[in-house]
Order: sequence, then structure tokens, then C-alpha cells
Amino acid sequence: MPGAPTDPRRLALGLLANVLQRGQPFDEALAGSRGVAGLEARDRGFLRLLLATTLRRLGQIDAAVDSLVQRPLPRHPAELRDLLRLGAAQLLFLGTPPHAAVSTSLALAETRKLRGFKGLINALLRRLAREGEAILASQDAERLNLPPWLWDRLVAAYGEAPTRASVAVQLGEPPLDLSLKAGGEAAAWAERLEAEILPTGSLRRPAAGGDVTALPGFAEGAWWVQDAAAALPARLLGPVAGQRVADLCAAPGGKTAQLAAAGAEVIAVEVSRARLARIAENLKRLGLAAALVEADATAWQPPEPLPFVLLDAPCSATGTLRRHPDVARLKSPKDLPALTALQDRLLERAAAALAPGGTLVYATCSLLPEEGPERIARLLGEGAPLARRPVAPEEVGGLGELITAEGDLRTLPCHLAARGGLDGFYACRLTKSG
Ligand SMILES: C[S@@+](CC[C@H](N)C(=O)[O-])C[C@H]1O[C@@H](n2cnc3c(N)ncnc32)[C@H](O)[C@@H]1O
Repeated sequence: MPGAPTDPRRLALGLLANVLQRGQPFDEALAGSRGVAGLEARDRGFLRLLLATTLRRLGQIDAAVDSLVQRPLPRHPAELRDLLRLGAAQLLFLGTPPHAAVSTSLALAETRKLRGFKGLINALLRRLAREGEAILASQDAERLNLPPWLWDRLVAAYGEAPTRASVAVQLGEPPLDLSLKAGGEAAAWAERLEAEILPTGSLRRPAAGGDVTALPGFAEGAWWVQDAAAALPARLLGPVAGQRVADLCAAPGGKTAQLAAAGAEVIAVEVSRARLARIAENLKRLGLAAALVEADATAWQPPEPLPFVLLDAPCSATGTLRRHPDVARLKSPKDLPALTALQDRLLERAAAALAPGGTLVYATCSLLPEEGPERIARLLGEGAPLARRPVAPEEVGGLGELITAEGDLRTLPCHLAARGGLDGFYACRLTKSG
């Protein structure tokens, strides 16, 4: 019932405030809500899509609403702006019939401190229903939906056309990518899962959403969810069967699973106990094993130097905006110095854990050069006994466009755009001298 505590739109209003007003990450807000857990699958799917769309299209939505008012909207109560955002997302992007979007928004206003604004809400949403198409046609969607600081940095790094194409991909719902435990069975699983096989080997189903646990092969642990780009860095270590590999910053364990499935003896190091438990849970379902170590990887040392180290460092996550649309709103340039300092400390430790002749792969899901090649330049510039070993196109499904002039992996959301795009990832492979 509209406005009832179990109404997905009402829950969405509270959750949007948690993200935008209180800075809570989108996934955490959804996972921590008892109301959401109690919803039927269909309502839960709608709520997730409504919130994700509102966050992805926030710039366009706010500009559309602002274009209809003579004077700026009152800043208080903050729920007024949020309620209009949810109504606008339904009208402009989700194809909700106007009468339903307007009447449910008004019912919601009735249950909040918004009764006095019902006339304004009604008038604005009705105008959006009538004029929305023309307003959208006049907007620069890519620019409006990315914070200016991020737009400027991406244009400086990649040029305007790839930035535009990448933002366009990130405005959509992501496909569902799966990594198979037994890579040799790809064709049979692709048929069972109604998925396509990407050049890089991942299986892709057209759109995420729905219950992944109900898909064939989930219960028996035949695959795990992992974006096709996220599946590439671990492969750059090369053959690891029977070898000891440290996976630093390992949760939730997508790369640990890849390495264990390839026959490596994996030591998965993760600082968060709760997230380490998720690795254990995921490995159990997959029937895979790894040594799990709860430790700060800036201080962890292996009992003896290792032939392989993978460091998937914490970062701004700007390459994963379509999965984590809150990132564009919650991260700011102010977060970068602490992140890059942590990446430097982790890289130094990772290099120290490596035996002479050993291979280190450094990866982040960031689009920012500060968190990618600039960290490697700093490490090498300080005289670390490491040398780049360039990535070859055959290692990434023959997709030469994913490799930089220096020989690093750099996926952009616009790569493979016609097939749904990729998350943005960076990876560099280094060998220790000696
Ligand atoms: C980008 S995620 C890793 C994703 C993971 N490699 C995968 O493929 O599933 C970063 C992880 O690093 C962990 N982390 C952050 N700082 C850390 C530290 N100092 N030592 C170890 N883990 C850390 C975070 O808790 C988070 O789980």
C-alpha cells in the first residue's frame, strides 16, 4: 500500500537519505535494512532499481526539477528534494505511468513532514510527466551525471570521447558476469545459463537483477559473480598451479577463488574479520580452499618470500560506478591522498613479500591515474628492485585496446560497449630482479 512501512517507495526515501544525507554506501544501506529484507522479490527488485537509477541519474534529475521552479527549492526538509528525485526517476527513466508516479509520491508526502508541500509536489511531477521528454532531450546526460571534478580528471586522462562513452555505459544497469570454476566447460554452462562467452572467457547474462542464487550451478558452486574486467588481473600472474600465491586485500574473494580454481596454494589476507568470513562462505560454496589470514597487509609478512603476489588495493572504486552508483556522490578528491598513501604502503609490503624472480600484480578498480600508473611510477622511481613485464593481447582475450603503451592493463567502461561494457580496472605486472 502506498505510504505503508512496507511500501518500497517509502523504504527508498529513507535509504536515499541514508546514502545522500548520511554518506552510507548504497550496498550497505540496502543490506542493513530490515524493511528491504522483508519485501517480496519483485518489490525488492523495483526498490533496488529505483534507488540505483536515482543515484546514477541524480545530476539530470536535479537539473530537470530545478528547470521547472522559479525560485530554488527549500533546502528543508531534505526529504522534499529526495521525494521529488524518486518521483522524477520513475517518470523520466523507469517508465512508471504518470498517474502512478504522482499518486504514490503524494501518498508518501502524506506520511512525512511534507503535507504542506503536496501542491508543489503535484504540480512539479505533473509538469515533469508532460515536459520530461523535451527536458531530457536538451540535457547533456554524461556531463550532468558525473561530478565535475571526476569528469575533468577522466577527460584529462582518456580524452572526451572515451569519457563520454564510458559514462554512457555506467548510466545503465550492469550485465551479470560469471567466472566458471572449470573454464573448460564454458560452452555447456553458457547454454544452461543463457549466457554469452566473452572474448576474455567470462560468461555474460544480459542484465543483472533477479535472484542469482536461483540460477543453475549456484548451489553446486560451478561459478561465482565477477565482472569480466575484475577477472583479468589474477590471470596476469600466469600459470600458478601448485604455487604459493598471496592474495592481499582479498575479500569478498573473487580473485582468491580464481587462483584456488587454477590450482594455486592461496594465502588470502584481509583486514576485515566480517569480510574474511565472506571469503570463507564463498569458498565453501565453491568447494575451493585457501589459507585465510586476518591481517593488515601493510604489516603482514609471509613466513618465506613468495613466487607470486596479487595486490587488489582499496581505491576510489570509480571504475565500478554502474554497480556502485553512490561512489560518484560519496567520493571526492579529498579522499584520494589517504587512498594513494595506503596504496603506496601496500605496494611496498607486497614487493617485500616477493622472492627474487617472483611476479607481483597490482590492481585497482579505479579510473584515476593517481591510483594506477602513478603509484607504479612512484614505486619504480624510488628504486624498488622490480621491472614491468608488459601484458600481451593474448592474455586478455586478444583485446589489444585494453593494454596501455607501457604494457599495463587498463579497462574502461566503454570497452566492449556493444556487448554491455566492462568495469574500469587497472593492473600492472612487475617482476622482482635477482
Ligand atoms: C577492492 S577490495 C578487494 C576485492 C577482492 N580482491 C576480490 O577480488 O574479491 C579491497 C579489500 O581490501 C580490504 N583492505 C583494506 N585495507 C586493507 C589492509 N590494510 N589490509 C588488508 N586488507 C585491506 C578491504 O576490507 C576490502 O575487502
